[in-house]
Amino acid sequence: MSSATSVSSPSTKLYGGQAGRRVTVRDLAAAKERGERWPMVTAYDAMTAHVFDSAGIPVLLVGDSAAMVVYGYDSTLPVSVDDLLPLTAAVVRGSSRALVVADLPFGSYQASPQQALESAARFMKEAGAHAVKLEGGHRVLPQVEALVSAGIPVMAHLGLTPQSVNVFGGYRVQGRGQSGDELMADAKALEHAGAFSVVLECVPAELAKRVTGSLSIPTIGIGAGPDCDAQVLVWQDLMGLTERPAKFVKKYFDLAGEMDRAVRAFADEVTTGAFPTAEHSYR
Ligand SMILES: Nc1nc(=O)c2c([nH]1)NC[C@@H]1CN(c3ccc(C(=O)N[C@@H](CCC(=O)O)C(=O)O)cc3)CN21
Ligand SMILES: CC(C)C(=O)C(=O)O
Ligand SMILES: [Mg+2]
Repeated sequence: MSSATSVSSPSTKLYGGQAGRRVTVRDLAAAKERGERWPMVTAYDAMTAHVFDSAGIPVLLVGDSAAMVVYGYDSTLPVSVDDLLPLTAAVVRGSSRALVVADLPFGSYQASPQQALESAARFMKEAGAHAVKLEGGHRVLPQVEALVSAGIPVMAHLGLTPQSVNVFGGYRVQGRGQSGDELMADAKALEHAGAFSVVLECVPAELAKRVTGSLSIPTIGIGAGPDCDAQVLVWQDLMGLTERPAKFVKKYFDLAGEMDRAVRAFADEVTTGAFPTAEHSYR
């Protein structure tokens, strides 16, 4: 696409520039080499995936946050591979340019490298995902190595790993003080094991900056300050659908307010008889 036809797209090679092909993990590595930042958003269905894909978002994450924003649970722990597979398949069908990453849910990879391989293979074969993501550091290195050996790109996730909320005792900032050194060691070990990127969630900005400068793979921040290579947000948070978003969320739209206004207008027109008119009827 020429710059004349993509007026609203920033001039980066990751944004819709590669006519007709998906973004790959190699493109993301090259972006870091060029010092180019990129956005990632979550998606859980085909129509929102299509909007974000058309806008040039290079990576879509089918997060296990679906447990909370799609299924209504109060943590990410209850969802299974079977719950997330159809959402992942829908996001792949709704997109054509983005790399689609499937979040491996709680209990689908911790037991063994073999379990991780079986779960990841289902997301790739049954839903068409291009990569998987899992939470944790040294404890999941054997899983990361097994997946990478099998040809599956792995996105790692450190800091506030929500599947461990019961160990943390709530959704709290991680990596302050001494534990920052452990996080740095985990990040380096994940890179060495072959992860292609690492999400840093709710960690001090200074630590995220140090990790980003120490790794050759891209860091993707969420509540991790401005110096990561990429940033991710849950789409319902950035669009203003979430009721009590975390401090790291910037609200770019009032979707809850706009939907409230629209559905009330529809309800009023139905009760008054103003809708439908001949324009929306068949003769
Ligand atoms: N809608 C949504 N957005 C998310 O970003 C998200 C989910 N759901 N579900 C899975 C996890 C849970 N996440 C969360 C949830 C809450 C906080 C939160 O409220 N944090 C406190 C920080 C407290 C402290 O200072 O330690 C905050 O006030 O922001 C953070 C991450 C991130 N993930
Ligand atoms: C917030 C991102 C990183 C995530 O893991 C999810 O949406 O599940
Ligand atoms: Mg997740």
